[in-house]
Amino acid sequence: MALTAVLRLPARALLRPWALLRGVALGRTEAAAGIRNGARRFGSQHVLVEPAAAAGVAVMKLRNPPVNSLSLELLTELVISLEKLENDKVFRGVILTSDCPSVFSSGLDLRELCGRNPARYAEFWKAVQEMWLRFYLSNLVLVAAINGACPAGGCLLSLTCDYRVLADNPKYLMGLNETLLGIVAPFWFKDSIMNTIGHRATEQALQLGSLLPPAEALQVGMVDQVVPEDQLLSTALSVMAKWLAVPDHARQLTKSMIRQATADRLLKQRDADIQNFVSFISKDAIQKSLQTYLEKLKQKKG
Ligand SMILES: CCCCCCCCCCCCC/C=C/C(=O)SCCNC(=O)CCNC(=O)[C@H](O)C(C)(C)COP(=O)(O)OP(=O)(O)OC[C@H]1O[C@@H](n2cnc3c(N)ncnc32)[C@H](O)[C@@H]1OP(=O)(O)O
Repeated sequence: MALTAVLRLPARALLRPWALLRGVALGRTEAAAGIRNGARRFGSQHVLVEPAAAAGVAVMKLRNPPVNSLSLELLTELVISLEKLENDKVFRGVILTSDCPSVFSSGLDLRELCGRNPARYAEFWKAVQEMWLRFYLSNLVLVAAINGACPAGGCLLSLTCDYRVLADNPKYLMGLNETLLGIVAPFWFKDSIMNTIGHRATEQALQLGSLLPPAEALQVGMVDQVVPEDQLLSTALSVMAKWLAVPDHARQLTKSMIRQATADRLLKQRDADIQNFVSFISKDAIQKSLQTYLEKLKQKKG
């Protein structure tokens, strides 16, 4: 089934994504392995979800090699996977991490931002909004175990989580670097980081497009903990245990009380935000900037 067909499915189908994932994206081998092991494990092409050793906790791994760029497909699968976990009473918390070596996520897929038509830009941006809204407002406890570079949209995804643990590696830079690409982070990207690191630090980080190494990311509050790489998952599990010790209903209502107003700012103007994006990204000067950036990335190796 094509992705566009998945997106056109009625809401009730999306509320039962087990079937959807089985039918659409679950690899046969993985499905067989899941049944054979009796484990509540599922996967789609770009997202692998497996139960953690701790009860009630799932590990969600992004796997869109080489760098987990957030394509329309990956964004859609992330939302479906989260919704599936939310609808499964067994799970109370999710550890979000990467299956790609040394990159958590390289951010929005630049190929989605270049050379496409307005309808496709609109569809893509709606999926970016949806990912942010669903993850930001999730009832589950979300802990990001950041095991690689985390620029731009990758950083945004981690900022939707309740807690961020970053592996201590100088190559694992993190931040919203949009200005360095000649583009502007939308207001809800800005809100996400400002709610996390505060007003003054955001003024600097966002205007400069800073990509911070672990010690600086910790100092500014972009992450909550930096740990040796081999302790990343165990730390994320310890953090999760602490959060899950709190009664769900009280924690969920508190989370919603803190986050809903930020989400509402986007919810009230989703269509206008899509139109802004489409008109901004379609400008010749912006397209030129992005093409140049993408070329530089490709030439970096040579
Ligand atoms: C008045 C105000 C109006 C405001 C209106 C606002 C409207 C909205 C405006 C638009 C907002 C857009 C917001 C955008 C958010 C984003 O997320 S943009 C993406 C930004 N991402 C980056 O800058 C990261 C780029 N990548 C890297 O820095 C590195 O790749 C890495 C992640 C550090 C990994 O390095 P390394 O392991 O060395 O891998 P590479 O060799 O660099 O890459 C491997 C291949 O992957 C390709 N690639 C990398 N990143 C991306 C990507 N994001 N998208 C697509 N492809 C990517 C890279 O080119 C390599 O390709 P090949 O050479 O073909 O192998």
